[in-house]
Amino acid sequence: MKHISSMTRPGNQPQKLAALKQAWQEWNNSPDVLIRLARRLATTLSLEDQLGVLAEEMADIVPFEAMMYRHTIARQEFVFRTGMGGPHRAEYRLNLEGELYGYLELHRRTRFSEEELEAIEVFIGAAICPIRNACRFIALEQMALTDTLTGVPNRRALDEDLGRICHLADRHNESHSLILVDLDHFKAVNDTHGHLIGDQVLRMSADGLTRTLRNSDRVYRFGGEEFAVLLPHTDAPHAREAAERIRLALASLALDRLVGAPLRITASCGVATHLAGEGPEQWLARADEALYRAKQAGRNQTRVFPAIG
Ligand SMILES: Nc1nc2c(ncn2[C@@H]2O[C@H](COP(=O)(O)OP(=O)(O)OP(=O)(O)O)[C@@H](O)[C@H]2O)c(=O)[nH]1
Repeated sequence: MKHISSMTRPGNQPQKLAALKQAWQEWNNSPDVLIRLARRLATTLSLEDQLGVLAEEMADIVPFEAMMYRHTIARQEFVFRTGMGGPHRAEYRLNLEGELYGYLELHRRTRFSEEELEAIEVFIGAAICPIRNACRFIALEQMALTDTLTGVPNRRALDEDLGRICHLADRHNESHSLILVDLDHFKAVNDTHGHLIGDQVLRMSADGLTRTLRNSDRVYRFGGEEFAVLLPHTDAPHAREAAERIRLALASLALDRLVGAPLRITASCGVATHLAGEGPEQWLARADEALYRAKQAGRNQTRVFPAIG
């Protein structure tokens, strides 16, 4: 713990305590718009909530028809929009200490006056630090859910999504499918060509998987040389087709250039479609069982866990 005795200064403690209490009350009840804005922004790290607060407080002083914010955070597009646009626009690049924290636009039917433009800049100046913190928080969250080697979502992201999808599947009585994809004899790739080439193969496999699937499908690195694919609104026959496409895509990856010699990989796939009332662990276990059967049957093939029996 930090030693703070050097920070204690002599003085009238009761008066200081009373002043602090009063400052706290003033801070909490201040009619000053900037103090209120700072106080409200400090209560949340959600970028969406912060932009909502900024829009609300700003609209009170500089009315506008629409506010739009966009920023790419950890390779993902974040867009916030409130209201419908007008022909006049005030656009700002949100910069702090040389870093970009997004673009903010205000739209209105009538022109903004100079005073209004100055006021908008004051609001942005007051909000920029909390917005930076919220952007960093999103980036950190994103990092915690991303596999560093391949850049696809990791096992933690899969666990979160499986929980959500199980809930949705039961609520709306919909079909959702899961494929586990395991590269065959991957140890041999490492043993023959080295771990770094193995890493490259894993990266190219993740890219190949992602390119093969629809935008609504999601690829995860499940661990080691195993990937998982979540297919929303997909029944077992369509999931089997997707698994077969995945197998063909992986088998046709142009890996020769990595080693300057012929190099091909194959994969085994296990498919399971969510059953009513089933939790993430049971669903995963069934996909794993189907994968095990594909491996046992000789690899380079797909097995679907039967829905009945
Ligand atoms: N290069 C690299 N290799 C990894 C990584 N994670 C796991 N592996 C390797 O993946 C291999 C998995 O080996 P096994 O579990 O025996 O499986 P396999 O050789 O693919 O055989 P089957 O799955 O039975 O077809 C091991 O050699 C691990 O070292 C990684 O991040 N990078």
